[in-house]
Amino acid sequence: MPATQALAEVAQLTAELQACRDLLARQTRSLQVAEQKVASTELEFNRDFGSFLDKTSDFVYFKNREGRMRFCSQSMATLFGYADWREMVGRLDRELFPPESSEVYADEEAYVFAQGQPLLNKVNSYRGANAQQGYVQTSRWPLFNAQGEVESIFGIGRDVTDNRQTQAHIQLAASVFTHAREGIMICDAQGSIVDVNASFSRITGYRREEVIGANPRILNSGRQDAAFYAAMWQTIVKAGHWSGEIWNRHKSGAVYAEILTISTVFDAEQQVKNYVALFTDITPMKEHQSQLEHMAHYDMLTGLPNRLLFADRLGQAMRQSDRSKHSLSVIYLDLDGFKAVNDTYGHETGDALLVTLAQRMRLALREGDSLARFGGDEFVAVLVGLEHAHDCVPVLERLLLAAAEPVKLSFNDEPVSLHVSASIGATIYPKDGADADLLMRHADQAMYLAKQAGKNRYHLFDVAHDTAVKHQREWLDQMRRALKEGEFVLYYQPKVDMHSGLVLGAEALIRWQHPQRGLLLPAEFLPGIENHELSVEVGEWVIATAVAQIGAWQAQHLLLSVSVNIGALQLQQHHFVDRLMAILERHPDVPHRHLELEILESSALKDIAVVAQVLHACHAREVRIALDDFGTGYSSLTYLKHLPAETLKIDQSFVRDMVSDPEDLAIVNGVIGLARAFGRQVIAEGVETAQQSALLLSLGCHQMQGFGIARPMPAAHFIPWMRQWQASPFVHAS
Ligand SMILES: Nc1nc2c(ncn2[C@@H]2O[C@H](COP(=O)(O)OP(=O)(O)OP(=O)(O)O)[C@@H](O)[C@H]2O)c(=O)[nH]1
Repeated sequence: MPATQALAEVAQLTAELQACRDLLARQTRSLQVAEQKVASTELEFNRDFGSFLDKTSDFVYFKNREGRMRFCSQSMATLFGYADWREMVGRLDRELFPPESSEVYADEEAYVFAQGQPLLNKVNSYRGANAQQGYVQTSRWPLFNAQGEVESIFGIGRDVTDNRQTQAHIQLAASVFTHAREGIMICDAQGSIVDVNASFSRITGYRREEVIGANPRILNSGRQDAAFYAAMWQTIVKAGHWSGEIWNRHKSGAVYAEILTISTVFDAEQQVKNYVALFTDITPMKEHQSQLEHMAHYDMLTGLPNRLLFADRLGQAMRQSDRSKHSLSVIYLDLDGFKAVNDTYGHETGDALLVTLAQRMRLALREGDSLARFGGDEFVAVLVGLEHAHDCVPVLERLLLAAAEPVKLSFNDEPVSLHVSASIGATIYPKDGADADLLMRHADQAMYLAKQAGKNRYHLFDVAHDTAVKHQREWLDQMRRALKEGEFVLYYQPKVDMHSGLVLGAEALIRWQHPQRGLLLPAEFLPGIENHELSVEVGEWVIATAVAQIGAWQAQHLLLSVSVNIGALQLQQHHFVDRLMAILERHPDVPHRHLELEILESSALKDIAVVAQVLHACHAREVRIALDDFGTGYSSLTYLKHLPAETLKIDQSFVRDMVSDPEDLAIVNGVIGLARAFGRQVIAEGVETAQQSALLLSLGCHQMQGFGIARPMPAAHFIPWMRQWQASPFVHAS
């Protein structure tokens, strides 16, 4: 080989060697660069991974085959109370977490190791180092070695406590929506239905699919007018909600009542998002309410209106009568002999009778009239539109017939024919200008009179009579008050012996010092209480006052006897003598004989046996008796013989006319003769003239009393009068 060729080859080899060297150098450099890159990448990775573990809020961890912690995020370490996650490295779950958690984690991780499969999105509860509870959602993956074996495990978990709570709330809301007994309807801002719950379907009859997208007006019953809905929407717009009662229509067409609340739901921009309607079917409540109302207004047995409803109807009828100028009649009806039906056939039969009669009586009325039951066997009715008061009479007669007609019922499976009748009282408005209550009471009073008059009849309330009775009642009240207030006074009219001029005593006569009407004489007020127990009280007051006066005069050395008038009713009182004695006992200084009881001859004759007994008892206690108005009562001589009266008082009617009327003179003469024959004293009352006095003296009657001698006077005037009389007796008073 030529040298040049060899040289050329060497040169080429050298060049190639150099090129190789360069390449090697370059490759070494790039390898170095690559190595440096790897080292710096690893460094970066370590730094970034460490930083990631420090920063991430997720729970990231790696565990080796034994389940020991290799790495984990700081967030996880913090949750379980480790200041640095590196403290956890190399430790098992059971050394790191509460037992209830570690067991679950171990189970789940065992699965990943065994299956070599990831386990995704498992949610477990946890209890942190500060005892805080929560939920974590974890996914775990297996990591394999070169031999394809699971070498370690990698997990990422996230705290889902907040999500869980939100979800729980959503579930709760959904469950409320589903299970609420109230119907719920959700509409969009345009008013179309977007959802309804099951109760909506139950109440309205519409399935969910039928109403989604529809307008709620499909439920309108037509019972509320457009104005109602307009007002409702106005409130919803203004206040954001509305609630009230409303009638809606069921799919079947039936109308039902509901309590409805509509609320507006706004979005974050305060725009209307939804309307939510919540409603309860209150139809059963309404039905119950109307049942209660029925019970409150109607009689259960007969179905007739009861007292409450009748009062209402009567009020209306009265107002109508005022407008129409027609009369109306209030009728009170009580069955006669009803108790006997109950007693004989039992309550049930009595009830059946009441029901039948109620129907019949209702038929006996005219249209517009009302019949009600007040309970028991009492019914009331109002008859309206009467032109004349007597227009009610045919109806009353029809009612009587309706009640009196026999009622055929069965009792113990046997047919029975029951027979009762009715007593009816009626009053006519406005002739009887009372209010509703009083009209009923007047009709009741009239019914009572119909009963008293023999039953099976009607009685019309007598307004005039009632007014008189009312006046008498008022009068009695006034007199009672007068007695209490001490408005009664006694005046004393002297009784004198016209022969000797001696003043024998006085008759006590009652006066009423009326606060408005002045001094009233007994004739003006006593008749109003005649036969009333108040007359007994007044009579006792008279006795007590007179006895006190005798005592007062006696204290002034004036021994006068005082007579008091005793009414028939007082005399018949069981305890008359006891009470008289009680009064006298209060004045032990007053001798009983200074008190004289003037008994009207007529009242002495009323119940002669009793009166005689009383008078004897008084006589036995030295109280003296005079028979007043003697000659007017046709007493038989036998009676006179048996009555222990010391004195006969000739009635002033005979005295007044005896001068001119021979018959009166004969009577006066007769009484004087009788007195003499029976050994009684005699006194003439009503002596007004000297002529009468002279005539009486000539007939042998010395004791006299009358205006001719002195008028009745207050007690305080008596002594001055006596002084004057004794100075010049027989000078007649005016
Ligand atoms: N069957 C029945 N009886 C009742 C009812 N309410 C009250 N009674 C009875 O009805 C009777 C009414 O009494 P009265 O009016 O005194 O009986 P009467 O026999 O008609 O007497 P007079 O009215 O004086 O004729 C009493 O026995 C009550 O117990 C009821 O709802 N059903």
